[in-house]
Amino acid sequence: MLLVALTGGIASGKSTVARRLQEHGAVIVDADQVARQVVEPGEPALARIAEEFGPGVIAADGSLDRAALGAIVFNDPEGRQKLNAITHPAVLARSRELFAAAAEADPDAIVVYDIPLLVEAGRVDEFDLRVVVHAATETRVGRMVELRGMTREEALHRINSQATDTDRFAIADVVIDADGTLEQTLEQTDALWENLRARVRGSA
Ligand SMILES: CC(C)(COP(=O)(O)OP(=O)(O)OC[C@H]1O[C@@H](n2cnc3c(N)ncnc32)[C@H](O)[C@@H]1O)[C@@H](O)C(=O)NCCC(=O)NCCS
Ligand SMILES: Nc1ncnc2c1ncn2[C@@H]1O[C@H](COP(=O)(O)OP(=O)(O)OP(=O)(O)O)[C@@H](O)[C@H]1O
Repeated sequence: MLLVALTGGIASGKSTVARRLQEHGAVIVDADQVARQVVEPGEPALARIAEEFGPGVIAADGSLDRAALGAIVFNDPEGRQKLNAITHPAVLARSRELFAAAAEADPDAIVVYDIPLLVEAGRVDEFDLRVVVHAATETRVGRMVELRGMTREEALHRINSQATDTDRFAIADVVIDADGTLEQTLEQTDALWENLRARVRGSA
């Protein structure tokens, strides 16, 4: 198995790159999806979140009220740190199970871990390759406002809740520039796929 971390700030274009790699044959593990699974009703992380943030973050049906929790943590670094301390170990443990399952199903699998918070979660050494998807702050704000219905202020709060571009460049083996056209992003992604295939062949 080749284990590749794919990171980048919010709305940089990670999932667009991941989808293209999946079309080529990569197995995708999506940390945002895993993060949703580990806070489902009955999961220990949800009980700890309720303890830490109070009943206001739990909806009437017992599920996590994501908007309520988001309104707290994207405006409060201390609250965010507390949330990360609860969710990150659970996300990590579940993700490792998914990596192991992919390796068992196909020892030559190219597994791409789509993880926005790679730098923040401090797990950079675990991967064979680290790919950073980069787009300028203004581009990302524009995408969040136009495509996701956020206000400019909400978008900037999310961006400022994350590692900086400098932090991400410092751990990058490969950078994809996703500030241009979609086609340009996909061309770079296709070249990345050839690079990954060559690495798998090289180690065979
Ligand atoms: C705060 C929550 C409830 C907000 O939910 P919401 O549905 O609005 O957003 P969603 O989960 O779809 O995340 C969207 C994007 O927000 C950013 N983001 C999410 N959590 C965080 C965080 N703790 N710190 C900084 N950015 C974050 C990421 O770029 C992510 O792709 C939710 O994001 C959450 O539970 N976060 C903690 C788990 C986590 O760290 N997830 C990130 C993947 S490891
Ligand atoms: N050059 C480009 N490269 C990538 N995406 C682009 C580009 N131009 C426009 N887009 C659009 O920007 C959006 C990027 O969203 P995407 O879900 O890929 O980002 P993300 O980094 O995974 O976000 P999140 O951290 O919220 O999961 C998509 O709607 C995509 O179509």
